[in-house]
Amino acid sequence: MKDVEAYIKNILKERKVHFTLIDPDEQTPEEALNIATEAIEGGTDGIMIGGSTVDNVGVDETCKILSENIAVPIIIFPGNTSSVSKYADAIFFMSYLNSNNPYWIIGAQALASPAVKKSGLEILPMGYMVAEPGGTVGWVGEAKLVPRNKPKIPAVYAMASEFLGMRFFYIEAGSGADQPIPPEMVAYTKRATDDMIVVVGGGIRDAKAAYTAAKAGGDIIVTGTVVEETTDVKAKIQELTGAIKKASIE
Ligand SMILES: CC(C)=CCC/C(C)=C/CC/C(C)=C/CC/C(C)=C/COP(=O)(O)OP(=O)(O)O
Ligand SMILES: O=P(O)(O)OC[C@@H](O)CO
Ligand SMILES: [Mg+2]
Repeated sequence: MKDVEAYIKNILKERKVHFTLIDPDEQTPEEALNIATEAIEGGTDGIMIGGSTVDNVGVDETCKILSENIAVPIIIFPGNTSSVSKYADAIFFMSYLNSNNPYWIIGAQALASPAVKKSGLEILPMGYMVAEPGGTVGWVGEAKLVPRNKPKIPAVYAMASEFLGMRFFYIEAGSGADQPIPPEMVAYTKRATDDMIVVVGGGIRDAKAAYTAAKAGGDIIVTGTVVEETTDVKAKIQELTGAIKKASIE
């Protein structure tokens, strides 16, 4: 799909967005296609491909089979420089703002840039911030995790990101987190920025959590682990997208 950013903004005129994250480490490309197909039937708006310990062959093969079979955007959620595939539509080109290691803030991005350019992927420039508990991505990214009771910290980083020209800001609790991002944190971030598309993910498993994140001001709600844990992907995604739609219209 061309112009994924316009696709997202167009949906946001009416309602909040749901993306399904597929971790290529967890299943074969064929299984990933089955999950994506059911998630789309359940109302998801796009498929994110990525993982914190991911291998590039898995990313590429998964993006390829999806690109041949699905109509919603495929967006790379990169775990490192190797997570680039010409078969995806776009990449969250993200800077890990609260990492203690400059590699994750700007080093990986610089090293990946030639391959990203060659791939032709649409760039979605993003500030990425990880709050407690943080999970694997907190550990891998050497993060100074945002305390859960300090909602103003991501808000000011989001403001700075907007001033630097980023158009997306992801507040992450860590994949599989036992608690999602607190709603106050989402609300402060949304209110602190003008046009930033606020993405919320990590530990969102049910309608209540999805509703809370959207209602608090999240523009894109991401769920990943929950599709790995359920046998009925379509029903689970319907539960989540239904809650997000409800939060959007109220
Ligand atoms: C822009 C480019 C090419 C690279 C940027 C690279 C950066 C900054 C990466 C951030 C650090 C990182 C490891 C992010 C991974 C985020 C992610 C895909 C999380 C979900 O991963 P899972 O694999 O589901 O987590 P678990 O392993 O805990 O299940
Ligand atoms: O796997 P879950 O907990 O849904 O988290 C999704 C995403 O925020 C991880 O980067
Ligand atoms: Mg995972």
